[in-house]
Amino acid sequence: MEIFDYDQVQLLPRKCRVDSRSECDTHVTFGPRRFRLPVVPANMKTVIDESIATWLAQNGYFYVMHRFDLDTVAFVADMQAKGCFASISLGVKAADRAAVDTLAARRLVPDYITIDIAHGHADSVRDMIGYIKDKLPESFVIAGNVGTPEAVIDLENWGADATKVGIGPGKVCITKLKTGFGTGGWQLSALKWCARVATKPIIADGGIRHNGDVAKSVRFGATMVMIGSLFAGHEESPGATVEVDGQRFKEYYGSASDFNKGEYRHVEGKRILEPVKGHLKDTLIEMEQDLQSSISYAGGTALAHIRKVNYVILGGDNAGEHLLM
Ligand SMILES: NC(=O)C1=CN([C@@H]2O[C@H](COP(=O)(O)OP(=O)(O)OC[C@H]3O[C@@H](n4cnc5c(N)ncnc54)[C@H](OP(=O)(O)O)[C@@H]3O)[C@@H](O)[C@H]2O)C=CC1
Ligand SMILES: Nc1nc2c(ncn2[C@@H]2O[C@H](COP(=O)(O)O)[C@@H](O)[C@H]2O)c(=O)[nH]1
Repeated sequence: MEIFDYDQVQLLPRKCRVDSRSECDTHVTFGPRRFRLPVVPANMKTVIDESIATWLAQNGYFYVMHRFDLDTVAFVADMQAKGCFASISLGVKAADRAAVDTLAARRLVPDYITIDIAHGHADSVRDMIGYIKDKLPESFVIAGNVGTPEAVIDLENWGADATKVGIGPGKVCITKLKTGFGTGGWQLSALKWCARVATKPIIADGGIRHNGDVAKSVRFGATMVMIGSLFAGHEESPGATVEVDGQRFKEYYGSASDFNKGEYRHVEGKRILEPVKGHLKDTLIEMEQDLQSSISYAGGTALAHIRKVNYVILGGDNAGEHLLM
């Protein structure tokens, strides 16, 4: 099996088919809706809040609200009252099942529900998928996180409509160091491995450091790409602002960090400072433009054309050219 990560892969261009990159379409259909980009800010407290969720929904982008210190039922009611789609996260505990009960009783049907726990290949996730499918059958259920083909197959068989792949590649993740497990350092090839068996969409989650990594994720099988650090550190980001030597930063911390948990127990995340980098809308526009360029280099006009390009792996034992014959 080939092992590689984002920085070891380069995609190979094909003859251009457009006169302008504006002809390249970055839209993606994910579940019941179509979005401007195959990119979603991570469901983390320092990345998204209700105001960002509303802006994303109103401007044609996918979002997943986080599930920490939040009244999820009120969030769904608020979003739907504003005419926006509702996309929430849940865990697998009694309180999460109670939220499903309340949503069902009040006929508040989220468009998307992401079951998001650290080790998503678990009976608790199987049971939660079943619980949601029973009480809120119209919701599109995303389940994770996982990092192997067996896990993707199980989650799909248990009823998940999409899976989220990535154990430990995140910028504020310390799972690899604390446990010795995960896809940190080889997330892109783990994605490729999982996508080979997937029959439903995959969200590639974590490890994106440059806009070009979005195209690489699509090439290796992602329908959607979840990003934390590149979206943290905007003027609108919910993390606290910290000034160091006259430069402004926003805090970005892991959902399994003591900063998020409020206690030092089973900590698998850390806190860092991201330099403040302007407004979220400008980052999204630049991502769209860069992805339009990626599509043009793929010799295509739509995201699907990126899936067909050849690639090279730079350096190391797996180095070589990979041609689609
Ligand atoms: N993508 C990634 O690499 C990782 C992401 N995270 C993120 O951190 C957040 C918190 O995650 P999490 O701690 O799972 O959420 P919760 O604290 O809600 O825990 C969910 C449930 O899963 C159990 N659990 C958690 N980890 C394991 C494990 N390794 N083995 C068996 N059971 C487990 C917990 O029990 P108990 O705590 O008693 O074990 C609890 O019952 C999530 O948003 C998650 O996505 C966290 C770590 C890695
Ligand atoms: N191992 C951990 N992973 C975490 C934690 N909090 C979030 N995450 C994951 O990271 C990605 C974002 O990655 P990035 O490279 O884009 O910054 C996020 O979507 C989660 O899957 C954590 O505490 N520990």
